[in-house]
Amino acid sequence: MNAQPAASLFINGQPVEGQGDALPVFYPYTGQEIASLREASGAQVAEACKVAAEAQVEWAAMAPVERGRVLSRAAAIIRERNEELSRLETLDTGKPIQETLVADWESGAAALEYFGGLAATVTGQMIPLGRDWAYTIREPLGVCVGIGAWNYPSQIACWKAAPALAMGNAMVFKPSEETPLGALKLAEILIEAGLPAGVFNVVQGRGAVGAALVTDPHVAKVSLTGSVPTGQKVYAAAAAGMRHVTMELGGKSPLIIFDDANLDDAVGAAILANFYSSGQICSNGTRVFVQSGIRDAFLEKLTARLAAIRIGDPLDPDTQHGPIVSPAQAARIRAAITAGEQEGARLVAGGVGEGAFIPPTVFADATDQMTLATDEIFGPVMTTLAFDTEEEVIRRANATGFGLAAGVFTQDLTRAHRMIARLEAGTCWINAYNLTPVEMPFGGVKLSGIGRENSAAAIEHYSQLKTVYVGMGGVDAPY
Ligand SMILES: NC(=O)C1=CN([C@@H]2O[C@H](COP(=O)(O)OP(=O)(O)OC[C@H]3O[C@@H](n4cnc5c(N)ncnc54)[C@H](O)[C@@H]3O)[C@@H](O)[C@H]2O)C=CC1
Repeated sequence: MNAQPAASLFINGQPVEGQGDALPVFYPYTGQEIASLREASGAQVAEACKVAAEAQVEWAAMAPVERGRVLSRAAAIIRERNEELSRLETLDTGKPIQETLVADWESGAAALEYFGGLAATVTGQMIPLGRDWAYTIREPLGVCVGIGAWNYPSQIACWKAAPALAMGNAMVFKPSEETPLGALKLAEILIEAGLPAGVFNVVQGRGAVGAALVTDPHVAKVSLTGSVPTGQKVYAAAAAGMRHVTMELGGKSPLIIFDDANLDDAVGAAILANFYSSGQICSNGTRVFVQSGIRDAFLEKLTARLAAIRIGDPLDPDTQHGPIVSPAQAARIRAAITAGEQEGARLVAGGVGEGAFIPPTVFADATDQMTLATDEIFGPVMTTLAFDTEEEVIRRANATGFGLAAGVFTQDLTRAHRMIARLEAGTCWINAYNLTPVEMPFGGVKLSGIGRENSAAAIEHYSQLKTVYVGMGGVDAPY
């Protein structure tokens, strides 16, 4: 298997070889090296930001409808090539092809399509002031840096590029060092769709390359998808230059299931909330609060459904559960499972697995204080917690520093809305979980982040207002 790209980086409309350290890419299923990349050197990071700053001027001067057309064309190209792109995504991430065909590039195409359409609708305000008046112009920020996590590499690249480019910004994107391939394809596709050279650039590298991007003098904004500790470092570094930030960080989200819920739907949602993409999803509902009366029935239905899951070769269209992205991440997840057992939680399904695979794992009889219930694991590990009353479960659900997402399952819709109003989470679902259509704002509160991706809300995070006061008469100076 070979997924070697033309070159490691993409700068000024061209593939460019990196001049930094070696960056091998491994197929998580076999451990085989499928591409040998190189990181960007410091000089290449600076070059990418400079090129972006120059290209941004021309791009911002284009009519928004023309910019939108480029993004729409890119969306169409992605959809035409979805099969080939999804295969590459599976090689890069190890996620089952049945997932990547529908959830990765397709979601990226939806973002390009959505923001392509929105570009021309963004207008300012006219503010009457009597004789005088004022108006506002929504202007691009300039050069935006995007830094991605490894779980949805191509989707993350598109979710950041689409609103940034729609508003007339340029972008330098650094994918995760674990999954560097998809962003290079996006760069090629955007050029093919008519994007001027230099408006979207890709540099590769580990954390130090990301850190160099954040403080480059050309950079006006940083959008990061990653863990809370990285977010804290990036936010602090961005603050020195008063740069804008969007932070899409981790979570330990509650999924609350009341005893009047449709149990089959609730079990299905708990599965989607914990095991899709082998559990490597930031918004996962990993603390599943189940009302005491239905706890046994819930666990029985859940374990029966998990017993039927097909685990294996991610390129096999029948496979439903693939490997973990890297041996290091698998080791971290295994340590969390072992700690859970040592702390006294009851393992009712799964376990540490073997090699690259960790099966869907479920713990019962856990307490809120166990690390299983406090720490983000970012793997296929569900912790179920029993509760009795609404008041109690709200308090326990909110007793975390995270605030990315939350879900409520109940047939009592008054209760559902009452609960949601009090849950400290940026993205909530009622009788659903983990659905993130582009039309809907997505993001977290508390430690889980700042700003929102997707929807019209993202426009504000990739632009700034200029206010213009227009004097229509004489100037009355006091002396
Ligand atoms: N809220 C959201 O939308 C999502 C959040 N995540 C979160 O991402 C995490 C998993 O992804 P990882 O790749 O392990 O996260 P990570 O925080 O280790 O790395 C994220 C990115 O930041 C870069 N980076 C690391 N140190 C840096 C520094 N000092 N300056 C600039 N860039 C730096 C990395 O190279 C990588 O590209 C989880 O916590 C997960 O919850 C993942 C997907 C979506």
